[in-house]
Amino acid sequence: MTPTIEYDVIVIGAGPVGKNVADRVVRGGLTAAIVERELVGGECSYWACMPTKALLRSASALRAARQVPGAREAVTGDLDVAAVLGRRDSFASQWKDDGQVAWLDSAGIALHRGHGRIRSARTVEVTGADGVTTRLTARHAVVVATGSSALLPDIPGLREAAPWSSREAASARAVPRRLAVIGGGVVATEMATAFAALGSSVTVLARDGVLPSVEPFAGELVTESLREAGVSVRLGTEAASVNRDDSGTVHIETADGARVEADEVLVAIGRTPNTQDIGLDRIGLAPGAWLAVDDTLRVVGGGEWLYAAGDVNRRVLLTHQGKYQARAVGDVIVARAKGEKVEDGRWGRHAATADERAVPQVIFTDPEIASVGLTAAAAAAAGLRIRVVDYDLSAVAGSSLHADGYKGHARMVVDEDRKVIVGFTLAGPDVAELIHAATIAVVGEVPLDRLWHAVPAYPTVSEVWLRLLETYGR
Ligand SMILES: Cc1cc2nc3c(=O)[nH]c(=O)nc-3n(C[C@H](O)[C@H](O)[C@H](O)COP(=O)(O)OP(=O)(O)OC[C@H]3O[C@@H](n4cnc5c(N)ncnc54)[C@H](O)[C@@H]3O)c2cc1C
Ligand SMILES: NC(=O)c1ccc[n+]([C@@H]2O[C@H](COP(=O)([O-])OP(=O)(O)OC[C@H]3O[C@@H](n4cnc5c(N)ncnc54)[C@H](O)[C@@H]3O)[C@@H](O)[C@H]2O)c1
Repeated sequence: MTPTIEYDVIVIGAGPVGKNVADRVVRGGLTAAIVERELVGGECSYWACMPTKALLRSASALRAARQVPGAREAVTGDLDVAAVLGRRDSFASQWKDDGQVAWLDSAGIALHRGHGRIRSARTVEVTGADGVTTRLTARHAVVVATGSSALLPDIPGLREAAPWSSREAASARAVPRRLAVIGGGVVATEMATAFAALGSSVTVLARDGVLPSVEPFAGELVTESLREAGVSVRLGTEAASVNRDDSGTVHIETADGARVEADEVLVAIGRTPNTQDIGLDRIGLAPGAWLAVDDTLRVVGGGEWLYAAGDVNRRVLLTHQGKYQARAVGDVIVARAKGEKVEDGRWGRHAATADERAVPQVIFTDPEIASVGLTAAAAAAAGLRIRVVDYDLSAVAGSSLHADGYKGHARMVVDEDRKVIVGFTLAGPDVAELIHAATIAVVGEVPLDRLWHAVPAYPTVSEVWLRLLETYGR
């Protein structure tokens, strides 16, 4: 007979989102268990955000130094690849989760290692590496936070060619001489930027263009800079077949008949939810599907005890936004358990309202792309009456001081009916740290009239705010 352990809340998946859900419910006075089949910390800590940003950062620092006379002369060598990989290893905690396990412990969250599957309402079975099964029951809620995995397209020969996914790219032990990248999205452009800087000869097959989901000028600037860095960017091209020969060389034939040779091929065409084998069939939901949720993150058609947060619900596939959902879902579970008022109205404490139209993202390419809210195209498609205001970022005093030859662009999308900003995009060196001001303006729905009183300091890159307002007119 399998023993049963009872908790108030069971969370499946100890990625950034699951950990934050568990923390929130424990802080709210409930008990929580978290189930993890791999490493506590999830994709973000070991194979996504942290290691990829560590791979990119050294080259970015070097580029910055080379753009400023005086500092440029002090740069006497190239990137130290071994040191970059070593720093990446430390940011991935050497792929060990002791630190994060200790944190769970200090937060009072029980960890059950193994594969979690929902068995019936409020019941989760955990199968450990030794095959032993533990049964957990939840008094109040089960939260699915199992994340997502790389999607592999059905291209003849691709699977047999042992392609890299983002995992292998993020944790690479060596830099391939030639790297082919299938895809033109965020992973593809960040990894093309990183590996080109580390010395690979990179070819990008961007079927749908480069960064098609951000403002077009951003994709164009990234394409231009990748090409300047020696990357072959092939727009509108897709791989038709792939073959790895006995010597290890990968041969890709594209749909338009061209051939690409590489030592590794990275597939970066999006994600698939980790819901194939989590027992959804036992509760009448489709295995392998993204979990649709309401604004309090409760699974549609899943019973009042089932929630899903983070990548797995497909609302926004970003760590910070998943953690935002985690705070909302953790708090709403506590509120419902204690019979307290649920604040699920727009911008309420228990609703993940920002997911709709106020999501910030930084893409760590060269130049960096930092955005929040809607692009001009998305705002127009949503039926908003908009005005688009553009400004050349290099024309701001702070930019020219920041780096010689600073190249960049800024766009503000204004909802003309409400006179508030609904979208903001910056492309340029080191713009990552500038985006939060725009996020506050979008979330706060700050009227343009009031923004005139938010004076950017001189001489900073932030002066672009003033220039955009002047261009808009008072
Ligand atoms: C290459 C790359 C770079 C990225 N860079 C950034 C970035 O810079 N900034 C950013 O905001 N986002 C970034 N992202 C996105 C970010 O990684 C995800 O949005 C984030 O990891 C989602 O967190 P999560 O907790 O929902 O899922 P995950 O991090 O995927 O965690 C899910 C956890 O659940 C576990 N699990 C799954 N199924 C089970 C089961 N049945 N039983 C037990 N455990 C299970 C998994 O082992 C995993 O630990 C990047 C993604 C990629 C691929
Ligand atoms: N800095 C960051 O915030 C960061 C970094 C990396 C990843 N991420 C997140 O991780 C997620 C996954 O990233 P991703 O780059 O895999 O996905 P993505 O959705 O950003 O890009 C995938 C690209 O592949 C293209 N594509 C789709 N199917 C294809 C096919 N069969 N052949 C060729 N191209 C195809 C799409 O048009 C799209 O441009 C994203 O949602 C992203 O937000 C974030």
